[in-house]
Amino acid sequence: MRTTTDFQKMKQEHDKIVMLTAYDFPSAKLAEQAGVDVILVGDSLGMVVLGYDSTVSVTMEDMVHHGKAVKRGAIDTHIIVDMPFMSYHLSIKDTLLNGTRLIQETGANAVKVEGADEVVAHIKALTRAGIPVCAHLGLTPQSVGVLGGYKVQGKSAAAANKLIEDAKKCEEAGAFMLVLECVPKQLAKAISQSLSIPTIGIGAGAETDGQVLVYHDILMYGVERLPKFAKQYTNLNVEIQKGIEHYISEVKQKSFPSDPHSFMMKEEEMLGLYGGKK
Ligand SMILES: Nc1nc(=O)c2c([nH]1)NC[C@@H]1CN(c3ccc(C(=O)N[C@@H](CCC(=O)O)C(=O)O)cc3)CN21
Ligand SMILES: CC(C)C(=O)C(=O)O
Ligand SMILES: [Mg+2]
Repeated sequence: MRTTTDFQKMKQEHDKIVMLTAYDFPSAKLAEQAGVDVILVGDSLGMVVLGYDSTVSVTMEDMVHHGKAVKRGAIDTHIIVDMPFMSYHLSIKDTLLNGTRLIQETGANAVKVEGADEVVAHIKALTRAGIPVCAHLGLTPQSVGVLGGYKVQGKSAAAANKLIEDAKKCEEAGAFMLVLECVPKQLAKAISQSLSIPTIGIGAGAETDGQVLVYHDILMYGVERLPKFAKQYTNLNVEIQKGIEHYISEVKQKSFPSDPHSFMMKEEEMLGLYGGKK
């Protein structure tokens, strides 16, 4: 299992960190078997697994429930769990209690929080208390209402400079890693060069220290359209649809279940069926 210091070393050695989300036992097991460096139990589960139209509806209970399943499927992989909407804003005490629940109840290694500004103090408190924190800047989906949609962030020089300052504050507060979502590639490069902690990009170009994408997006699994930054590596929608339709047609045509999928009674036992009368 990789540690926070291993990720630091990977940045120094230009060994790209590959992160993938996972939300349950099978996705975690397959991600671990394929060899991802780190699994993110993203609150994107609210959208791709639970069917909400944003991540704002996701609760601590949801994250604990899915986090536990992921850990059971990937006991040897570094796991980061997203702290959900409003679980790290009310007070430092609430943040520490929620961070503790995510780590203790799921067995995950670290938590992730979105934003800088008021959140920086919470990153510091969690880290001081022994909970590793991954920061997340740029497009922060839990603020979709304030941002006015899922839009690229840091496009102007002023917005870019603010993001560079925010990134430095997250590092100074103790974050061990930083996710950069939907920012121009030049900005992601500048931030990656000015920090000593690794950056993980999603819609941030090729010059971050690592990459993250959503499980269901790379596999085209249950999602209909992909964000511009995501890439489809296979199409499970097609395979799953085909499989289910084949099952339906075989049952309807009475070709399934056939004998190889049935249980048999021995001939002599058959003679005793209905008390020997037939
Ligand atoms: N399936 C999925 N994949 C994700 O990457 C993802 C989620 N869900 N849910 C949580 C957040 C929301 N994310 C999103 C969702 C949509 C766009 C999007 O459509 N962006 C536009 C760019 C808009 C612009 O030009 O400013 C795009 O065309 O990609 C971006 C990030 C990323 N996360
Ligand atoms: C897209 C990644 C970075 C995330 O936060 C999530 O999956 O929830
Ligand atoms: Mg998230």
